[in-house]
Amino acid sequence: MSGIELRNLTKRYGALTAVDDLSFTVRPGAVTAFLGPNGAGKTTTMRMMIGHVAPTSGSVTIGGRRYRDIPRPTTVVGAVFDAASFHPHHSARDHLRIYATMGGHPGSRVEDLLGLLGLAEAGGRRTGTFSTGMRQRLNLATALLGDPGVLLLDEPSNGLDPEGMAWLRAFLRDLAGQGRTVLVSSHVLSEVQQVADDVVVIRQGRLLTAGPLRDLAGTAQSVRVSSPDATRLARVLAPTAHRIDVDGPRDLRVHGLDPAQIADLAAAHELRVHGLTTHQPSLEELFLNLTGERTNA
Ligand SMILES: Nc1ncnc2c1ncn2[C@@H]1O[C@H](COP(=O)(O)OP(=O)(O)OP(=O)(O)O)[C@@H](O)[C@H]1O
Repeated sequence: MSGIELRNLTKRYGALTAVDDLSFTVRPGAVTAFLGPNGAGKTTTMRMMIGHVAPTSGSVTIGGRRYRDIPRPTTVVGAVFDAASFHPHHSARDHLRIYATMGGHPGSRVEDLLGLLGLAEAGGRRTGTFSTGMRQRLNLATALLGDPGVLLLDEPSNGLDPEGMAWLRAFLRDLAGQGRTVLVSSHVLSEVQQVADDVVVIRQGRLLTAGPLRDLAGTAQSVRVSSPDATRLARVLAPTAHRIDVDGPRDLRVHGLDPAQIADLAAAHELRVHGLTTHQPSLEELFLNLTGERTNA
């Protein structure tokens, strides 16, 4: 199965840099959450993956090939974007048949996918009468017509109720379990944290972090230190800590050292410590901090 590779991918619209020198890979057999606040550049990046938007510079390849060099692209990549529209007078079945013909996919896929996506009964109904959840399922069915190994979903949970979200998560897990590459964008971590193996976080078009979700959680730990000698202690800890935030005249937050290291350094310099507490932020806090949506967690 194919992965996705971005190398120094950049997109400028006049003075605005929507995607700024992005490099990361998305691996097969996993669900990767593509995260960032509104306007971070997620949609633009995903549209570059499927040739809808031309990069200003850099490249993005799928299984080592640019989208335009893939002979029958719908057999390799399926994409679901929010704005997908259906002809309101066509039935779901008509819609899928048209797309199957255009992509050169066997007609039998249509019934298979209607069944797989829970649309068998609604297959004959006009799409104009569909709920948001049904439209999302039909979008997914369309993307899967060519049985692609790579699936891109842009904010697929928009408009889904909790039941629809749970169904979608299970469906995505299944696709990744079959070895497919699944990239799903969202501006809310909590929507995808239950399903994601890996995360890629961007802001203002730039990469903030990429890697396994559990690593992201692990690196975020900090220790709150309460000390009447806080200022001097901060000086002592500074050379070995990753970062020290001053929370108050007697309170520090230390990143990159564990409580024992802090206590030992304090003792070695005869500085008093009245409290040491490990703080493990929730993933949501972490994400909001990373993306700059909130600064005091
Ligand atoms: N065709 C375009 N012309 C000019 N600017 C654009 C165009 N497309 C996107 N942009 C700008 O590029 C930036 C990134 O937009 P993009 O839609 O990729 O972000 P996003 O992360 O998908 O956001 P959202 O979650 O709101 O969809 C935004 O500032 C947007 O206004």
